[in-house]
Amino acid sequence: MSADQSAPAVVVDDVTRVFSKRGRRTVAVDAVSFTMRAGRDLGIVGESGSGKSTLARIIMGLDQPTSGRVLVHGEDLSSKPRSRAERLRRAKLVQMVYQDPYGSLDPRQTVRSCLVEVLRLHPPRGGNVAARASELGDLVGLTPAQLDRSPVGLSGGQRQRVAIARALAVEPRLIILDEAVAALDISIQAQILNLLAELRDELGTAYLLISHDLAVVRQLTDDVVVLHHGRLVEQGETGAVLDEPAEDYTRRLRDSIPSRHWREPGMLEELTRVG
Ligand SMILES: Nc1ncnc2c1ncn2[C@@H]1O[C@H](COP(=O)(O)OP(=O)(O)OP(=O)(O)O)[C@@H](O)[C@H]1O
Repeated sequence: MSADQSAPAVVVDDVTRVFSKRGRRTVAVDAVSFTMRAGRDLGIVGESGSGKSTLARIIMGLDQPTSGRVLVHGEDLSSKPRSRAERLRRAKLVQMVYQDPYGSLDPRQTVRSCLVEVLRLHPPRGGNVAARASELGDLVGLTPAQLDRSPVGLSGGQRQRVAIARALAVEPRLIILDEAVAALDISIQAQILNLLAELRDELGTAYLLISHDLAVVRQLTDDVVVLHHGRLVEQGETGAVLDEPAEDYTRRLRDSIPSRHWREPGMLEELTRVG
């Protein structure tokens, strides 16, 4: 089945994920349903253990729901891809950027060769892999010298730029950002958030942002889904949900934002300048 251009970006339909370990049963995601509309960025928020990462892994096709199903651009990714071609095609639907890209970056490889490897699997338009690798570096603000280093020689923020460039190399329709800026200093967080917003405007890639930080979610998303103990407790437009939460849980979550000052207009720009 090919991706349906008019389908919503993501449909999560009555998804439950139960983990059973040594007689202990955890319902990580509990009958969750929502739709991420095409052309809108979505945040999934909730405190630690609310099921955000489990849901992200299910949407990515890295984990299977116990019941229910997920469609990404009209495709069910829960079954194993049957061929290399299918795996490559699915990669173009959705990519993921994690909190700490360290584990997923090979320290024996330069950043450039990592990008070239991805581009060989997903040839860019025009076919010039080397030129596109340089272009991607440029796009995410890495210098040519940084591209020729191992990720070990880069800072946390620079490594996150590499992870973003690698995801973009595939030209996916959707990027899942799982706490992608959480480990970074606040000024570097601001730079990466600004970069993500710029790239979205330039390339049209949609983001599904997993975060416990509502200020980050406010910055980057149009709509939000609030999870509590694996259940969906509230959803709607991000601004409306955060300004006028219908649920006490969302209000408590909002009021515990550590970086409250980010809400003030101009604060991000100021942080970026300082950083
Ligand atoms: N592989 C697993 N085996 C057993 N339990 C798991 C597994 N993965 C997650 N869980 C449990 O499922 C629940 C939801 O975890 P999940 O990581 O999805 O939450 P989260 O909202 O992403 O949390 P955090 O913000 O801390 O990453 C937790 O109680 C967690 O302990």
